[in-house]
Amino acid sequence: MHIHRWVFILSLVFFSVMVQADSGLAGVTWHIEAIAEDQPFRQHVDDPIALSNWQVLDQPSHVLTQGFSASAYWLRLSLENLQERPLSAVLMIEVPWLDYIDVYQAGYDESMQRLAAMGDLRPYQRANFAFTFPKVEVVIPAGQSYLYLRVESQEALIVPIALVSPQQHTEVAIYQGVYFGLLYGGLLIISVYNVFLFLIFRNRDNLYYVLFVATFILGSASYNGLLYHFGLHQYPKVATEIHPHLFFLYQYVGLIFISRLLNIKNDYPIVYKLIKGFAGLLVITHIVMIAVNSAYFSQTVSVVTSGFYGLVLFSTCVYIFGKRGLTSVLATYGVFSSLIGTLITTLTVVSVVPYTFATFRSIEFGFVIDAVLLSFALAANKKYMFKVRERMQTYLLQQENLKKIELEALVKERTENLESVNQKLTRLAVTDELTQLLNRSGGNTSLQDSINCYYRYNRIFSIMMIDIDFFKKVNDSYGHQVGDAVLVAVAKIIKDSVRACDVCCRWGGEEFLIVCPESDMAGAKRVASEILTKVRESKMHPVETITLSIGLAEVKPGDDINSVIANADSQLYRAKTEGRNRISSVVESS
Ligand SMILES: Nc1nc2c(ncn2[C@@H]2O[C@H](COP(=O)(O)OP(=O)(O)OP(=O)(O)O)[C@@H](O)[C@H]2O)c(=O)[nH]1
Repeated sequence: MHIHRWVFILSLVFFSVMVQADSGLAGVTWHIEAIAEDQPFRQHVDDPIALSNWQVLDQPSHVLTQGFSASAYWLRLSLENLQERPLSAVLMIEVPWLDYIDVYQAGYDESMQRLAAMGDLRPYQRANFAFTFPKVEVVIPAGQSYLYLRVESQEALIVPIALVSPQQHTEVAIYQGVYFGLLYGGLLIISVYNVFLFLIFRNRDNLYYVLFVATFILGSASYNGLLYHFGLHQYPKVATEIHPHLFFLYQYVGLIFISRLLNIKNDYPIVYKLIKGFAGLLVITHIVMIAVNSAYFSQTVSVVTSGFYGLVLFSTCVYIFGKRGLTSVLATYGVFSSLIGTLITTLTVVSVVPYTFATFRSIEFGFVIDAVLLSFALAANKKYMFKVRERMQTYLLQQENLKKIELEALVKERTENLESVNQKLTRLAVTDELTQLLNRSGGNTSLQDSINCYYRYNRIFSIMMIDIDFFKKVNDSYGHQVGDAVLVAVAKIIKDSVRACDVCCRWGGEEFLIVCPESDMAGAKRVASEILTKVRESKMHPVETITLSIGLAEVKPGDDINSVIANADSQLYRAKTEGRNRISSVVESS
């Protein structure tokens, strides 16, 4: 993967700088031979030789590591100049934070000559810094000689010593420049890039990223003595005491940034609660640290919390690993590298891991890798969010389509229902409720159709007007219910007697109108007579006999709906007046 390749190349550059920086002084062998503990705050001890507690080291070394210590320490450097002439050299202490460093050279007569009084709690002019490291020029006599160093610091008492030629010293300065240039330059470029991204996309995560990197740069600049060098050299105490606060600031911002990046608040509420709980603990620890106001306590606490901070972030990332696509994967790798870096540096500072340029600078390597990976994670997050939004949109669109289809089905169903109701209503509007024959309005429509067909296609038709005789008596004698039953029975006989194409309607009361298409008077008469007989012979208990009077009419030219009915009506009247129970038509009557 591209990211890994770049991280690897970057690490190689750092590593080569490191190897160059550690090369020694040709012709001189030297080591820390012995150490002696001393009381702190005694700035004028001139005679280390008089100290009784010298402790000769089993393992000759170039680094003294005592962790956090309230004591001051003396170091005896044994030097052997194999050349026959004195050599000019530069002695460097490769950490910038030691408070007081006094360097003495022992003469042949055991007299002590003080070469330097350095350290970052000394006034800046006297601190004797060169490119962030305290240094002193030394002339190393031929043969065996001794240098004595007295070091004291509220920060980690780690004293990596380098003895180089003046020319090598210049090279170290260049390497150091390259190292810091790469470190801060790289981080600055990523930050500026993210500021641009913020300006374009307005995603505040980019700003939090910049803040995150900025707090690291600030912490690291303070840790590397750059703050003291370039900003706070008038205030050495502030420059020294600000480290732990910057450590805390870096942790606060880191927690916020990672929470936002992985959307922990919304997606993992329980993890968010835990992170909030840890942040609360951090704040309390920070307040306690300020209240205790002890440099040793502050240094220890800030280092310990940064370890926990790394663990909390790392376990969070492991929990979310893979759940947010590439973002969570990159974040996990990034946080892991930072955690490992911090761990190695912390262990180096507290003297568990041997001091080398690499172990000492691990925190910076780790963070650079972290920063690069997190920057990629941000980009991946943008892509991830875009994908999520796209998926959401597709889902919503599908839902919308589904709803549309459902709605269409519903509308179809409702329309069909409505149509069937309408049909029912239409049928009801033209149907007689009691007999289920057409009602008068339906009969009128049918009759009008027949008139139209007659004039258009010359299709003749006849009509019968049927009336039940003495129906009032039925009602009066047996009640309306029986009357209704008689009406229904008569209607049924009529319906059963006529052709399917004949139209039967209840014209009103006990009167029925039958339209017989394609039938002349004779045809109609046959049907009428069948109805007449059937009704008369039917048993309509409790009514003895029911008879009908029927008037017939056949359409003739010039007729309209009213005249045809009037003709049938007058024949019905005639049938009634002639004695009922008969059929009457224009031509003849029976
Ligand atoms: N049971 C019942 N009776 C009805 C209905 N519609 C009309 N009638 C009755 O039918 C009777 C019609 O009486 P009239 O007009 O005197 O006719 P009629 O008794 O048949 O005498 P003629 O027609 O002269 O033979 C009235 O008593 C109405 O109340 C109905 O839907 N049900």
